[in-house]
Amino acid sequence: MNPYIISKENNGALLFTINRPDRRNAINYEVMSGLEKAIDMAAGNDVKVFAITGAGDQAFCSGGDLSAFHSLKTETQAYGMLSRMAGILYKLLVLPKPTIAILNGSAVGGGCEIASACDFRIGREGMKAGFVQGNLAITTGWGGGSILLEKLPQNIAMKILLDAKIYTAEELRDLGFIHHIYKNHPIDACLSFMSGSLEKETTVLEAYKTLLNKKWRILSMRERMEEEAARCAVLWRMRLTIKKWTNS
Ligand SMILES: CC[C@@H](C(=O)O)C(=O)SCCNC(=O)CCNC(=O)[C@H](O)C(C)(C)COP(=O)(O)OP(=O)(O)OC[C@H]1O[C@@H](n2cnc3c(N)ncnc32)[C@H](O)[C@@H]1OP(=O)(O)O
Repeated sequence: MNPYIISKENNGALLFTINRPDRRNAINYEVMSGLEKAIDMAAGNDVKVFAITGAGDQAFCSGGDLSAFHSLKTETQAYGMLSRMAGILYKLLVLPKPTIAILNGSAVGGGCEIASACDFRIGREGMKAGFVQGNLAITTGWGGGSILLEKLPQNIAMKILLDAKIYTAEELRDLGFIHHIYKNHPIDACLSFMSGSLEKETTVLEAYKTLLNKKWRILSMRERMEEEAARCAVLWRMRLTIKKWTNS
C-alpha cells in the first residue's frame, strides 16, 4: 500500500492523504518524501488550494512513527529527522497558496504540528487532538511550537504546549485551533470551507499569501523552527535516561 496519495480534486484543490491507517497515519521517511513532492506540486499554476488529510476515520496523523524513529538514539541522529521535517513544514507554512488540514480523526504530537503549518484546520465531529510531546519528555521538534505561538494568542498556545493534553473538537474550536467542525464527508467539507478561495484567481491567492509570508520572514520563523528542532534533539537524547520511551 502506498503510504501517501496525491490527488487533484475539483476546482483546483490538490489533496495529500497520509495513507497508513493501521499506524494511525504516522509519519515515516516515505511520507516525508511524499509531502515534499506534494508541496512542490501545489506551487504549480493549476493548483489553488492545498489540503492535507489522513486515510480512514480514526486518525489524521499520530505524529512521528515511533517504531521507525526508535532507532534514532543520538542528538545528531534525531536532529537529522527533526530538521528535515521542520524544513518541510516551513515550506508548507510559506506555500503561496491557501492550505487546509482536514482533521478526519485524532491529531497527536507531530500531527498537530502539520496541522498548525496550514492556514486553516477543520475537524470531524468527535475528533480529538493534542500536542502531547511534553508527556514524552520532549517538545515539538518539527517547528510546530514556534508556529502555534504565532497563530494563537501566546497564553493559549503556551497552555496547550505545557499541558500536553488531548482536547475535544469543541474545545479546539473554542481555543481557536480549529475553524470549523464538520459532520459528513471530509473532502466535501473542505471544498465547501475553501469555496471562496477556489473561486478566486490564483494571482489573488498568491498575493495574500505573499503578504503573510513577509510576516514569517520578519519573525525569523525559519530560524526559530530550526532552533526548535535542535533543542528537541537534545531532549530526544536525554529521554533515553528517562523511563517514558523505553517500551516504545
Ligand atoms: C517524533 C516526532 C514528534 C514531534 O516532533 O512532534 C512526535 O510526533 S511525538 C508524538 C508521537 N506520537 C504519539 O505519541 C502518538 C501515539 N499514538 C497514540 O496516542 C494513539 O495511537 C492515537 C493516535 C491516539 C490513536 O489511538 P487508537 O485509535 O486507540 O489506536 P491505537 O493506539 O490502538 O493504535 C493503532 C496502531 O497504530 C500504532 N500507532 C499509533 N500511533 C503510532 C505512531 N506514532 N507511530 C507508530 N505506530 C503508531 C499503534 O502502535 C497500533 O499498532 P498495533 O498495536 O500494531 O495495532
